[in-house]
Amino acid sequence: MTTMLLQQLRARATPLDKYLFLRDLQRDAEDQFYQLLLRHTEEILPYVYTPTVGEACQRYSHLPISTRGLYLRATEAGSFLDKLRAWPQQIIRVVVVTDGERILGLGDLGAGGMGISEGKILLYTAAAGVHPHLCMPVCLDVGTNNQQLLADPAYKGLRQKRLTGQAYDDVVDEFVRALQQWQPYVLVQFEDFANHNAFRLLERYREQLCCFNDDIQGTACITLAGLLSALRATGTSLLQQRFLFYGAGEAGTGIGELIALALQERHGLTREQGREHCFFMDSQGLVCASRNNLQHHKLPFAHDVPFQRDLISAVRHLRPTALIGVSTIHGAFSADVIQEMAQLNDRPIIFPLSNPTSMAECTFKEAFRGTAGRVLFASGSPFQPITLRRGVVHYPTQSNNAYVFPAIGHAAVLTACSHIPEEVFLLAAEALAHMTTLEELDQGLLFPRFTHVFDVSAELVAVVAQYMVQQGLGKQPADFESVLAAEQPLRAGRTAWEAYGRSKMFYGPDDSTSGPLAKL
Ligand SMILES: O=C([O-])CC(=O)C(=O)O
Ligand SMILES: [Mg+2]
Repeated sequence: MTTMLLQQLRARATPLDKYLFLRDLQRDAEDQFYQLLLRHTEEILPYVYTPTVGEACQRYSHLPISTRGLYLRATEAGSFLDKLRAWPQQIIRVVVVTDGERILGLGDLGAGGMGISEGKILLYTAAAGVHPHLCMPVCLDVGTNNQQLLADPAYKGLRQKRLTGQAYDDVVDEFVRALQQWQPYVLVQFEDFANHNAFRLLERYREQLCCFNDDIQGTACITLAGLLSALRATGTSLLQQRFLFYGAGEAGTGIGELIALALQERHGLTREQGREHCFFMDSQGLVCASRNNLQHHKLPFAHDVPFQRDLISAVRHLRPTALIGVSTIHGAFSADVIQEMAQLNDRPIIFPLSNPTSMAECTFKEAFRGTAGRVLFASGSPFQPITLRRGVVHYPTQSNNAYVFPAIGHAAVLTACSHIPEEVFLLAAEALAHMTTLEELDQGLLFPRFTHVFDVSAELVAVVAQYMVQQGLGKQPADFESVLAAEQPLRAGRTAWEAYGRSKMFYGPDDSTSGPLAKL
């Protein structure tokens, strides 16, 4: 059956056609959809997730689809609890929520942001085996500042400017309180909020709610994992690195903070000394002590170094070992920047992380050619491998938070943990970095292939769940042994589909579902 479906999928002309085909399948034959997704994750993911999901969000109101998630609209404030209670499933363990203001690198897509919640939530099942009926995509519709959408007669969201200030905070707060009242235990993943809200909301809720921000913490985790993996290839330590970030938003400073934590916890530096290994450029130039009016989240990284206006002078002056792109500026890593990195380093680390593909700071080919194949490369969106004349294949690494957030979320759910401390992201990054085989590193891969994500997740779930229990943050699940048993050597030969069936035993009787998926 899956072979036939795969053929039908491949016959669809464009990525968006494939996206629509898969959505229809999910609606009409849910179990077949998940079977396909779990058996062919690597092939299917780019159509249900990044990069195609970006286009889907942009055109959301024009697509022939009905939403799979729950909209909570600012005009319905006061009735969020009723709306949640009316949801068809009454046990929910994972919520992905966005307000649509910064969808990937595409900006404010208003109510179209629902597409990102719907896409991300699939990963909990595809990558970590959480039952789909326990997962809920949510979009807070607080208006949009996107003029094109406001002027579009087909736009399905609220036709008003975005709420700001207290009115905005009240909507988010009502959502969080209503959710907590409705569900005794739930994990909340904040996704694609704009910088000005993302940091604030994380600060407000991180200790009172089991939650994380995927763009700050998930991206930091996967990037640190990629860096630690790259250091296995260079044979150098974190202490010897200088990181230059192009872009100083939530992804960039999130990564910087996690690197600083790693240097503190593992190398004995203070947090401040750790941050001194990280330099940031924003739209005005190098973030440094002489700059005025820096945003709050950039201040810890405003070091006492001379200001540099552009990237190439910053590279020449700071001599980074790693260049990390989080700017959503296509082509920002120009040929001269890449060449400079190649001159400075035997194995330059170049990570153009911006999503979707059209926003990447450089392509894999550009980085590979510009460094004569010496680059250690990872990007947020997928690129094609390069085959050299001798038939040797070099693979680009996709450093997408999808490797880690489903497992961390799953561990949080399993242990019903009270909140998710920063150390969890460090632990998960270290564990993932060590799962890459030497053979994979040789081929350019900094992580195991995405085909193995289910095995990767099983190990990460075990590592994180164990930590939660040891720290007294969560309770030991009744069948904890089976969770730990999942921490087996990689590639034990079981398919993700079999593992998915197995993973259902992670849940107690309360969470067993009926309907077509129960038999899986
Ligand atoms: O969705 C992705 O592929 C990664 C991500 O969180 C973002 O770019 O905002
Ligand atoms: Mg995101």
